[in-house]
Amino acid sequence: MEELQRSFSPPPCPTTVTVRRNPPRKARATPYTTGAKPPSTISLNTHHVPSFPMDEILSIQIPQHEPIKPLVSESLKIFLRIKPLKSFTKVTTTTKTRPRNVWPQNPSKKTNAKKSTRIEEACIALNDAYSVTLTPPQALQEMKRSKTEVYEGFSHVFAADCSQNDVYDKMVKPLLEDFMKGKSGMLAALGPSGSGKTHTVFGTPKNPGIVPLTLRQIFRKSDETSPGSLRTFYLSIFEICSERGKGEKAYDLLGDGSSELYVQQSTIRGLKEVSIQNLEEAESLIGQAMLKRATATTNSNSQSSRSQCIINIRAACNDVSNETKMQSSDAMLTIVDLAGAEREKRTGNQGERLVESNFINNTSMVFGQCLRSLLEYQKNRKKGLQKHHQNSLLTRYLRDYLEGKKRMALILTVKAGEEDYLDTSYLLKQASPYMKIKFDNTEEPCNKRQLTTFPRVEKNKKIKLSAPKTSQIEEVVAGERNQISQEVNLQGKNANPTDKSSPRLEHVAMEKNEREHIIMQNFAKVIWNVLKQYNEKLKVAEGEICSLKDNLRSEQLKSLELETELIHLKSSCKQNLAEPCIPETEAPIHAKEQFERNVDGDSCNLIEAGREVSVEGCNKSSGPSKNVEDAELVVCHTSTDNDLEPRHPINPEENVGTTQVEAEATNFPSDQAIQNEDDPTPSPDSPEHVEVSQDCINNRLSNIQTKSAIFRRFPDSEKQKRNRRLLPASSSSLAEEMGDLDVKDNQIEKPQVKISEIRVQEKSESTQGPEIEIPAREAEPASTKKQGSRQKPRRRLQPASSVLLTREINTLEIEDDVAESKGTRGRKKTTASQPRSQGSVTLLRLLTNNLHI
Ligand SMILES: Nc1ncnc2c1ncn2[C@@H]1O[C@H](COP(=O)(O)OP(=O)(O)OP(=O)(O)O)[C@@H](O)[C@H]1O
Repeated sequence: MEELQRSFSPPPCPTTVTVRRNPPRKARATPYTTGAKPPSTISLNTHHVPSFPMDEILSIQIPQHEPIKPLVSESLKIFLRIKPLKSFTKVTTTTKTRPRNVWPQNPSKKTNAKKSTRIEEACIALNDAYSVTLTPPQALQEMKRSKTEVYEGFSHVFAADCSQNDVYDKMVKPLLEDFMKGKSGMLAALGPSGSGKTHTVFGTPKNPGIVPLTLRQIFRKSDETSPGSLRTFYLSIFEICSERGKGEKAYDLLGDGSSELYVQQSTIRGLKEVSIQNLEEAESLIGQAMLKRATATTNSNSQSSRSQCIINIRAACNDVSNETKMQSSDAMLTIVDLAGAEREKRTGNQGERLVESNFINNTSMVFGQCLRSLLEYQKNRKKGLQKHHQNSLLTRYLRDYLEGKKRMALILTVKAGEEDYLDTSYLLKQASPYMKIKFDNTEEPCNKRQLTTFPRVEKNKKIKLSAPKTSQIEEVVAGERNQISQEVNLQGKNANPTDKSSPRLEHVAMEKNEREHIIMQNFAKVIWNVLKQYNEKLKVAEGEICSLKDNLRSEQLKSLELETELIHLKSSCKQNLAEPCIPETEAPIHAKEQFERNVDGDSCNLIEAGREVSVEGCNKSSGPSKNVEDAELVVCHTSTDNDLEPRHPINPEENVGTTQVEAEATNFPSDQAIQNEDDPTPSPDSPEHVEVSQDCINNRLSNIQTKSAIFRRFPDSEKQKRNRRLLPASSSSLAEEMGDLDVKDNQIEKPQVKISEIRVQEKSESTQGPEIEIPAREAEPASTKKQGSRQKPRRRLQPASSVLLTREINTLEIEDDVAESKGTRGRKKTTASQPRSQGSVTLLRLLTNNLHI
């Protein structure tokens, strides 16, 4: 035992205790870094955690998407075209000296004129297809103001003798191929005035420029592709010029009538887009636009362009049934012919031309600023791209290109003469750095922004894809498939369908894939949105279900409570009904009902009804009781069988009230209470008192039937004994309340009835006072009572005035009796509360004696 105790006893306390404050903290090594084993507690629980389903995840078949194409960064393509030098015809004349006496000869033979053609000295020399050397004029070299410079890195330099077709092949063709694949692109011509921009872009009927050649190529290609032509092309041409130097305005060069366009930020609205079916249509439209374009004669150019001209060729699918598809396949080729920068000294512009010149120079400057800022941005992206494009309508319109988002190419046109050195030098210095501008060639075919900013033909309203019909999407997909199969079949005529190496077939397959991918993507987005909506609805429904469940629970609880209450009531009723019942005690209810029926009747009827109630309700009760018990006890207003008239005036309210009081008073009298009947001062703690004060209060107003049923509990003999009821104070107050309640219920009664109510109240107040002896004259002899118990009680009607008078007298008598019998016993409240004058008392007595009531 001792050993056992020793083993459980704590170790002895050490003599010194060291408390270490702020123990040194060490970084806890993570289990991953240390490779330490996890604690054994964790390892014990791990068998509950399912293992990570790595195999399942790996076994999931991920749909094979098209491999993401690597980003191809391309440099901005800049081409240089040198305008042929001017050829001068020099006329030299040789004059011979003749003797004065010589007859004048033929004037034509007088002078020997010699015509010689002189070629202007060139400042620019072509090194190779990609570089040029710019040599300043002799005068400038001598002044050492400038030196020879080499500009290289061009995508191609077109010599002066190159043809328009060369330009098209080298510069436009690659762009057009991309355009036909659905990629947008832009081409702009830059250069000083008279350098050949318009010549390059539009050309002449003999030497068509880029636009006509492109259109030719387009229609030739579309003819080759299919007779049904897969795409439709639209042409729109507009120009931007200044309005007297105040602002920029856009004019539709293909529009009818008023061709001014509404410009809003980068959007140009109202631009007419003409569908072009063939080359002839296209060429005629181009000719129409050229005629409308603003031109003027300057020193530099006899037909100088005074505006920036923009030509848009849009390709759209022919079998487009909805906007979704159109967006995915539209492409825009934009060709811009800028007005050439002008030097005032050279052009000699004045007035309106000078204003135009300023606008042109300004636009050229902004254009250059945009490209420079793009270059700087690409060098250092932290700087951010400056918003120079906002300074000009043209640059706003071409924003996507000038921000490097879409492919574009520039062609610089220069004049090669010595006198054009400064202009050429300025342009080359400015534009050669642009060659370093890069752009990612990953542009999706024609995004939304492009569609909103670019002109378009009036189309159907956009179809919302928030709730699409599956059938529509299926139609689209089916249409796509048909189109592609048709295309493939057509290609199959020229190429072997099994030969997958055919570039055209590859292209078609790629297009098919792309379209299907986009369609499925949109479809998936739509389904996702629908699912989201359903999910939200489901959540709302769940919330409603929860609230309904709660309500149901609370209702069930309430019903349970009600059921228990009902059971309780039933049990109490059973207890009460177990005792003998008196059928005649239905009288109170009957009286009440009758009273209510007669509320609208005259007062006499009411009084009669009340008396009837009194008689019927109490005909079984015992004879009159005249014993004075206690001042606090209330006298029950019961009448004997022989009472032909009430012992005191009765009005319906009083009657009902007293009957109710009686009913309640007889509600729960226990045997003990009956036994203690002789005891005038019942203990407030007695069971009767408790029962009456609690149950009566709880049930006093609930059901009058219950009261009447309880009233039946007592046989006639008992009731006769109980003609004077001893009630505790609570019961008497309850009786008052009942009386009040009845008064309230019958507030619509006539004034006469109200007066009687007041009387009843006064009466009830008086009954609360000391014990009152019922007047002797109301009491009938016992023999009469017995006789009357067998006879049917007679009803006697009295006028209301007499009733009131009688009551007054009764009151007086009661008061007098009380005063006589009790003397100064105290506790009397009636006399104290309602003192009467000596005169009134005498008057009442006289009346009593004379009237013999
Ligand atoms: N490569 C070229 N071959 C032959 N003629 C040319 C060539 N380039 C320009 N020209 C001629 O030079 C003249 C001026 O050309 P163009 O109008 O195209 O210049 P521009 O740059 O458009 O001038 P502006 O900016 O003032 O409109 C025209 O008559 C045109 O025929």
